[in-house]
Amino acid sequence: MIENTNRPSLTGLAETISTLTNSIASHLKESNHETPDFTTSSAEIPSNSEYEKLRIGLNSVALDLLRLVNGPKVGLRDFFTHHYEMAAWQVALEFDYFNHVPLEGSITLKELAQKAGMDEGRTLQVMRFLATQRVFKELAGETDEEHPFEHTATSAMIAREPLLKDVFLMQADEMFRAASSTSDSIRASPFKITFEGSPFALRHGQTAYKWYEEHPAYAARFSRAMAGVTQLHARQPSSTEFDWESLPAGTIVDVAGGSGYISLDLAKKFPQFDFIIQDISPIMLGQGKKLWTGDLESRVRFMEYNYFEAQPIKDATAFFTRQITHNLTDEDTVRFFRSFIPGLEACKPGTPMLINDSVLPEPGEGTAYEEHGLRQVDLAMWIGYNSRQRTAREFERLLAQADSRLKLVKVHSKGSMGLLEVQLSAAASQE
Ligand SMILES: C[S@@+](CC[C@H](N)C(=O)[O-])C[C@H]1O[C@@H](n2cnc3c(N)ncnc32)[C@H](O)[C@@H]1O
Repeated sequence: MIENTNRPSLTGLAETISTLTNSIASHLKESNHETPDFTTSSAEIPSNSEYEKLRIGLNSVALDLLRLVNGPKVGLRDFFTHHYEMAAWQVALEFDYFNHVPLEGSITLKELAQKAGMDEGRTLQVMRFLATQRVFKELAGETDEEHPFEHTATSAMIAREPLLKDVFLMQADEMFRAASSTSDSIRASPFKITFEGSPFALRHGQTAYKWYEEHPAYAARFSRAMAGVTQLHARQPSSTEFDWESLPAGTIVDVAGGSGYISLDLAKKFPQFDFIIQDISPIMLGQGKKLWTGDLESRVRFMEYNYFEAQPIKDATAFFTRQITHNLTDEDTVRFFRSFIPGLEACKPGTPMLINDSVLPEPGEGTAYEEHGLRQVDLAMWIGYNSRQRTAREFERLLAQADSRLKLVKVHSKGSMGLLEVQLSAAASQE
């Protein structure tokens, strides 16, 4: 049990760290899983709930121990250089260092700088900084100028999984720039929260969606980044946390599904379903057409649709929407939920509307480490869209505001990819 106290003892924390580390080592051994290391051939960490629980526990305690040992001055001095660190990452990703360094062997500084199309001095600054995070490793050179570098587990992962580069560069590029306008956006509108007034809109001169529409290369990267994010999660909750087999065969409508890559995963697992991918962006839908090929092509329809308008599909087996509400202000979330009503009214009673989005814990429900991770995304939603993440109770309130017949019938899971099941009840409640 991890105690949440303001006066933990250093040795108590160290003992918990030791116990949890031993449990992790036993878990790896019992499941025949190799112990991770920093080399390019390192095993990935296991993706199962037991390991996840131990990992989260260890992080909570180990971070607290370091906070106490470092003290606030050292801790904050370190923290307030993070934007410079992000700048180093921006360069490494933008200039493609991860793919220029070969997965086998090494590359000299000169070759790397040449391939990146920039000077050796700044390339070395970036590489040496990243090496302190165990991202790339500098080897002993034959001359003082050679500076050979090789991959580590982290840098090799980015080279091997191209979508991850898109995930990280989107953060280090347009979102990093947007984040620097946060206080300015409050000064511009201290009390009224609108999508148009987000830090992103202020920094880039347009709301995120308009900006992506006008910058197709960035829109394509955004779409790939959304697909890449799923590779960072140990679980694929949309397919495992809801009993899809319980639904009758038919059509799943993925509202604002982007390229429809989540539905694609479902389509491969559940041949009884066809899919309609709705999205306002022809670019996102266009990306999807490249993904749904072969046998899958006949099971999908791509539809341009604005989710503030009445849902046109009247014979769905289920409506599904993922990573949308956390992009919307409260007011727009209510409008979004209301748009489902004509669809739900026309479909068979009990047709589920599945909201696959972050569902925050109630205060004190999880560890500070877990909540920190969720709150990081909460801030990202603010910066990008002037939006926020919500608890199940907050979702319930907005559903009721949209239509008193919209009932949250089950919280299938909470956390970064929570899953809420909503149905339209037969009559408005008398409460
Ligand atoms: C964060 S992405 C989520 C995409 C996908 N559901 C996922 O989980 O990755 C938001 C999507 O909403 C789409 N979108 C934005 N405004 C919309 C609107 N008014 N109507 C329909 N789709 C919209 C965007 O084009 C984008 O594909």
